[in-house]
Amino acid sequence: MKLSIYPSSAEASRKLILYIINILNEEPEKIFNIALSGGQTPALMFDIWANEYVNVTPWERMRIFWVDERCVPPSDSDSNYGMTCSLLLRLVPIPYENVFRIYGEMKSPNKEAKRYSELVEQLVPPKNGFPEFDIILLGAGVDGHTSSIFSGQEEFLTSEVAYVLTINPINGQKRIAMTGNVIINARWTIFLITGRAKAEVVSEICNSGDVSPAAYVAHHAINVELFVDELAASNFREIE
Ligand SMILES: O=C1O[C@H](COP(=O)(O)O)[C@@H](O)[C@H](O)[C@H]1O
Repeated sequence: MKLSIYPSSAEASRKLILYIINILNEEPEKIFNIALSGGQTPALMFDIWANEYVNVTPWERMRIFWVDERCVPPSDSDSNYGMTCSLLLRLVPIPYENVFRIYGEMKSPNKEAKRYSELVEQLVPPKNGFPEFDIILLGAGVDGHTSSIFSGQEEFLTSEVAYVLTINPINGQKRIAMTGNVIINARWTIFLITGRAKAEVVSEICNSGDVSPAAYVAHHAINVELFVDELAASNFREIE
């Protein structure tokens, strides 16, 4: 596990964008399968990407998937797709056919989890028995959840299917979530974690065992990197 600490969330975002662009440039013929997370943390990164790096990103070689989605329509402020679309995708020249969203508004989220699992299995080549994304961008909640796998839902970390229906235990919201075996199988599994509220989560990831889904993923992923800002790293530094 590699940890990189930056002075601010904007700097962590910029370094991560450049890191991803560099990965893409290393294989100039390749189409990259990239899964994005939602929530608040990547919003700044998406905004910066659309405004500062639009002309240096090979958009046509990116196929965009989602790590997780809340079961709401895209117009809802909770929609991970809606947020990504308004801050990034509608502002950059990514081909429409390269964007594969999870339909959070479907009446049967179970069926949608199955449909999306099958779609991903068709489009993303397998390795080790699971789809192998090139890049998976993750966040972590203050409670240590990642994707939409919360503490108490550890069975989804080792599920055999790519996506499952989960429930946010705090508010009962249904979610569709990429499962642990797929997350840890990516060529690059990258966490972006910023803000003081996440200091304990970062400390747990770096200094404890598999005490949360985020910690489990960070400890078991084939190739994992953490991009964090100084606030999120504050507890970790104290321990050092
Ligand atoms: O609910 C979610 O939470 C995590 C973390 O989100 P944040 O708002 O604390 O940054 C996120 O990674 C996930 O995609 C999202 O659905």
